[in-house]
Amino acid sequence: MTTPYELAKDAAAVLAAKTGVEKHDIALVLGSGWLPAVDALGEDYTELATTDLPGFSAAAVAGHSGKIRSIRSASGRNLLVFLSRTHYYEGKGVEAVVHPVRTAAAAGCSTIVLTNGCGGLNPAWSPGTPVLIRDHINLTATSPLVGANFVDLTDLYSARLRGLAKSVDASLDEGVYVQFPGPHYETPAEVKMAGILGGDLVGMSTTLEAIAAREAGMEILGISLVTNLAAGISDQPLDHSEVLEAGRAAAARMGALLGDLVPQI
Ligand SMILES: O=P(O)(O)O[C@@H]1C[C@H](O)[C@@H](CO)O1
Ligand SMILES: Nc1nc2[nH]cnc2c(=O)[nH]1
Repeated sequence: MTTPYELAKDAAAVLAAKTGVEKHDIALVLGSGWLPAVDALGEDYTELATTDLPGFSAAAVAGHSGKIRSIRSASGRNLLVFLSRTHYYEGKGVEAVVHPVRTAAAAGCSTIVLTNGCGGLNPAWSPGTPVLIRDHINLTATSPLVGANFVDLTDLYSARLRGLAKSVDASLDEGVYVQFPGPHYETPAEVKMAGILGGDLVGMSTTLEAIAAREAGMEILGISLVTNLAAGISDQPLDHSEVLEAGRAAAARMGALLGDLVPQI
């Protein structure tokens, strides 16, 4: 029986063979609404289909491309960019959700940038506002870790990297990201509960990936793109097409943020 860690090593070996890059340095996961920003990361790249690598599945959510890019950045670093993620609500298991993270670690990445599209609880964060993740609340009731694997999660979202991000864009706010299992959006009462718990952002990804990244010893930066006001904060109904539209509208700003930030990591 292949363990998730062995499968990640296998995927990293195929990645190296297909890209000719023995060691990658920084991984990025582009969530809903972030895809249009990918070109800001560099034009010198090799692109693969996720299904070219062991353990990956095809994209199952609009706005996720099913592609992986190995980018040689202008500053000479090797970026491993997942233009797609597997969500816990797709029912493929938590191992599938964190496989890209474990593959990135096995490929040599010491840093990972996790991005997502989410709902905002703060009315001042209009759609298109990026928010740095200071901490998270995992409401999925699960973990990618099994057994007596007591991983510490203090400073999970690197204060150093958040400081770097703010040096690139001083207007960036921070917030606590709450992962719901999904795929349904929250009720207004659930959004209110998330706020009472200390949450500022509601989404359906990222926290499980961050836990796996910490287990692998990676330094983590999380950035949410507020694509909509969370349910009940405004009286507007929620729709994934609105999430993707907000991403398209924010593409230039998200591209500039990643393009300026990544070379400094
Ligand atoms: O991959 P992310 O978390 O950015 O995608 C969010 C959460 C759901 O997958 C989708 C709902 O609109 O957007
Ligand atoms: N859970 C959740 N995920 C989102 N992704 C984009 N918007 C939302 C939202 O309002 N809630």
